[in-house]
Amino acid sequence: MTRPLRLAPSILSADFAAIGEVVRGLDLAGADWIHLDVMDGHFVPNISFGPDMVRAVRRLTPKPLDVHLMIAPADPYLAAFAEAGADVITVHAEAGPHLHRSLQTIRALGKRAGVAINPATPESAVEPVLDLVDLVLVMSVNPGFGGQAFIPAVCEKVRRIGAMTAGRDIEIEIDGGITAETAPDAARAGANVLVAGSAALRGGPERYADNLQAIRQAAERATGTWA
Ligand SMILES: O=C(CO)[C@@H](O)[C@H](O)COP(=O)(O)O
Repeated sequence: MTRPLRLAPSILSADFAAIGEVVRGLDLAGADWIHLDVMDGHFVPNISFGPDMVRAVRRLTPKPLDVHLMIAPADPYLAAFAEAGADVITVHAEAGPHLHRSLQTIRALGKRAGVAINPATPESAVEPVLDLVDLVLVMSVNPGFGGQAFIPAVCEKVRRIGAMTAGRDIEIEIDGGITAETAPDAARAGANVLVAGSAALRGGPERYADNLQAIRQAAERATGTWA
């Protein structure tokens, strides 16, 4: 199944005092989705924001909101993120305690469900829940912070997930350290949703379109889809 290339810039490294300018700028610059990294200071060693930020961003763009929950447990908050306007809600396989139930709940809330795995987690962790997911998110850095270096070894895992999900309508997202230099390997491995934080926001709103275009073109050239 051919999956469209999607760029999902993360607002994690944005100036939150200027979130309107950032989100509208990313929208105009050609973002396919807006990626929101929710961190709890427990599952990951950093705290970012919660459903109120999702609600604020929802008012700023009609683009799909891709909400990545790095929180444990996630279940008590799924309804709040759905109500705030998330379109895709992704939970970590490592966050527990009941991954299957979390994914069922996201679908029951009428949202697209994603499962994420950390760099050290094997793809076998997602295999039992493939019937319940619309997206598998492969972390290419250890979660918690923007601006880290891409871990190339995860590309082999992306390839294996591509084989595991062949014929299914499941997007493969890669997140962490994505730049115009690393996007080619990620796309060649089979990731079709590229999350970029610092490389997308670098230089401010006047640079967003160039930043996104550089990542998109690098990925498209690598997969032979660039016209
Ligand atoms: O989930 C995370 C980090 O935990 C990511 O979404 C990063 O925030 C992406 O930022 P860059 O690595 O592209 O700077």
